[in-house]
Amino acid sequence: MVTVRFRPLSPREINKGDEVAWYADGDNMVRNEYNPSIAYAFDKVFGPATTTRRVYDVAAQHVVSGAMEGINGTVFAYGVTSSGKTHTMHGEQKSPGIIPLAVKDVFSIIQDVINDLLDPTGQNLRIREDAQGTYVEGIKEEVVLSPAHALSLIASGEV
Ligand SMILES: Nc1ncnc2c1ncn2[C@@H]1O[C@H](COP(=O)(O)OP(=O)(O)OP(=O)(O)O)[C@@H](O)[C@H]1O
Repeated sequence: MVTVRFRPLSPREINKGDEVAWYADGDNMVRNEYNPSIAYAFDKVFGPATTTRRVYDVAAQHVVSGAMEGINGTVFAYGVTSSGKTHTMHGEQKSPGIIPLAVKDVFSIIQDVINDLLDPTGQNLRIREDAQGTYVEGIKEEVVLSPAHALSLIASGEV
């Protein structure tokens, strides 16, 4: 997914009389102010009023949740100097960037309570790691012998 984020003109740029040369035309287009026939399409274009939270939700959250399910992913910012890469990725206390938002998200996923659906006494189980890999401590495991057996176990877990 390739997105574009416009930042607002800074007070210094406004004082200098700088003008906006490219603008967000709808959700997917970047258009030239001086020659409107020049336009480029992207998966998503964020205008200057967009919050970093919104950029995260649209452009990064699915990469983070995918990573938690084992799908490799990368989020990176690319742009000229002062275009807003640090503001977007790192942010500040009052407007945290994609990196702190992702870290928080990962921990909120990890801190979900795990209850064993096959054994009602298995509540709030812990995720552990050993040389064999990651496992849930104390979880009930069943060997399935047929598709019907697997489906009946899934059904019993849904009760
Ligand atoms: N969306 C935004 N809203 C308000 N201010 C912004 C926004 N994006 C960037 N800024 C401000 O614009 C200035 C430049 O942004 P930033 O430092 O993030 O750019 P950069 O791409 O990381 O630059 P460099 O490549 O030089 O490190 C900063 O003062 C930043 O706070």
